[in-house]
Amino acid sequence: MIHARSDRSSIEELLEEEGTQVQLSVPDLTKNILNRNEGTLTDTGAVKAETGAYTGRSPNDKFIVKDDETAEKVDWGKVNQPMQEETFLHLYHKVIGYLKDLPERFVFQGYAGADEDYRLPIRVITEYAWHNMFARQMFIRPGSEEKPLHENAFTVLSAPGLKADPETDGTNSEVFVTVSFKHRIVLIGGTQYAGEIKKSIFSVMNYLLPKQDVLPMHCSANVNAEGETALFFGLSGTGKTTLSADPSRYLIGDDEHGWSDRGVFNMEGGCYAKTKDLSIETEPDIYRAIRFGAVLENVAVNPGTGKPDFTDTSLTENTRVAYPLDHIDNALEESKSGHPDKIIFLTADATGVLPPISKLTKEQAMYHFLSGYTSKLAGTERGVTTPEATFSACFGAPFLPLPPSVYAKMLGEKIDEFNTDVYLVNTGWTGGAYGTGKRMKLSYTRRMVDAALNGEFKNTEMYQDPVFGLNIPLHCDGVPEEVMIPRNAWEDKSDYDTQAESLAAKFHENFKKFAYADETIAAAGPVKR
Ligand SMILES: Nc1ncnc2c1ncn2[C@@H]1O[C@H](COP(=O)(O)OP(=O)(O)O)[C@@H](O)[C@H]1O
Ligand SMILES: C=C(OP(=O)(O)O)C(=O)O
Ligand SMILES: [Mn+2]
Repeated sequence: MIHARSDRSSIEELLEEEGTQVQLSVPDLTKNILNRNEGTLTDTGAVKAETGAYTGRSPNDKFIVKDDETAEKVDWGKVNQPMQEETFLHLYHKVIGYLKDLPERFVFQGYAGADEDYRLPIRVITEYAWHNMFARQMFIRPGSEEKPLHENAFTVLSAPGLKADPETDGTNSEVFVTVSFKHRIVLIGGTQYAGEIKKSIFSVMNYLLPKQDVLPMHCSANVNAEGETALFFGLSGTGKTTLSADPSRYLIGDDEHGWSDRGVFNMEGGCYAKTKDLSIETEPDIYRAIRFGAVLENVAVNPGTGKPDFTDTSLTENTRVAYPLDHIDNALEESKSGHPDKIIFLTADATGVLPPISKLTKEQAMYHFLSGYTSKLAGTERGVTTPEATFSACFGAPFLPLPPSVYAKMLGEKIDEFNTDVYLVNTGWTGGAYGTGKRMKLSYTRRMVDAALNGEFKNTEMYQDPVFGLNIPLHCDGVPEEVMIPRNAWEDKSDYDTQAESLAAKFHENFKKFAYADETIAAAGPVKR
């Protein structure tokens, strides 16, 4: 067996190989993308690339190497599939060989984690220049004077053109996304979906940060002028990116944060927004972020004019743009702030029965954090084409190597200590389930979130939902009253009752796996009958 030292040396060899381009600037990366025909320039100034067959994450192809370091810690199962170290090393050598044989390869060195005490040096070595631009814009770039630390960096090797053979390579398909904590390496092959690069480092952070007493979170974050911080947890498509880009608040980040005893910090240096139906009217900040330096992924572009068409989802529902935080006017430069005093759990309820906003008790907050009820929306994961009800613990199960209890315990302690208010917001369907109802209007959700963050519900009369036990404000300025109580928004009340009872039963069924949870937390779910 080859030990860590020689693995490192072959990465070093790769770096010294002719054709290795290190730390290219955005203009130089753009030139490479165009000259190498990896993508095109759009009329916005942003480049655009297509990923071919894989336009979302491949969760079934994700592995963690099971070794002395991870064996007892990782929550093994469908999300965290074990891989033997031998299999990993075999793949590793294949990837290194593949990248070495290419005429060129691209290297980005930077960080994950804006807080200097907790940041992880990372190095991303990519087959494609456009993936390097993605990494450069999404991770934290070293300052212009700063020589990036790459000693002991976690290295991502991205070789989409290398397809695995499950028979001989020990993978599930031609795609593999596999991490070894011992070797501090992520291998990506077979897929060009850029999201794998950022989400694999997020998984790494979710493993490493709790050891340093920092809670890693799948959430966006922003802060107002008074320094009051808000977090928005939610699975893909629930609105983290959209709702955190708010002209009246400073953006900290759109997807991944850590919460230490000093407060919250962004893990990233950029955002990765969905562009489906994007318009300047409904999402002005994101729209304006699409300019030179941004990377469009699988967005249809008119070949004559170079104009992106955000309504065209012929390549995928999961069309995306990546841009650095400074493309958002009111992004907070330091990327960190104090302890949050408001937390929003976002859920895209495809059954249309959860209230558009409700205030949670501490026990309900823990219950809903562990449950992580939402729908997988079309596109972000392979094979999902219509909303699929799912329970995703901590609103981020696909990215959590450790058992949910680890993260839940940390969140519970912090909510207690800082007396954080928690709201549950349904950005999904209303007036009926997916198919008959409609997606909640974004302008209503924005208004309700604003109201919650401004403390407008302090004296508002609340109605307790008889099925879910959730406390719903009866009034929110700017939102029609009939929207607030979901049952009132449904034409057929008995239909509503059936759906609500059926969802409540799913909550109970799912919660059985949290047998260890405190009785008061277990009792904070839907009313049992
Ligand atoms: N009521 C709503 N609240 C939030 N987003 C909504 C709503 N209705 C529609 N959307 C759309 O849903 C998508 C939410 O995606 P996004 O903000 O990227 O989620 P995430 O960052 O959590 O993956 C956006 O395309 C947004 O325009
Ligand atoms: C990029 C992703 O996350 P999100 O949709 O939350 O931005 C993803 O899940 O692949
Ligand atoms: Mn997002």
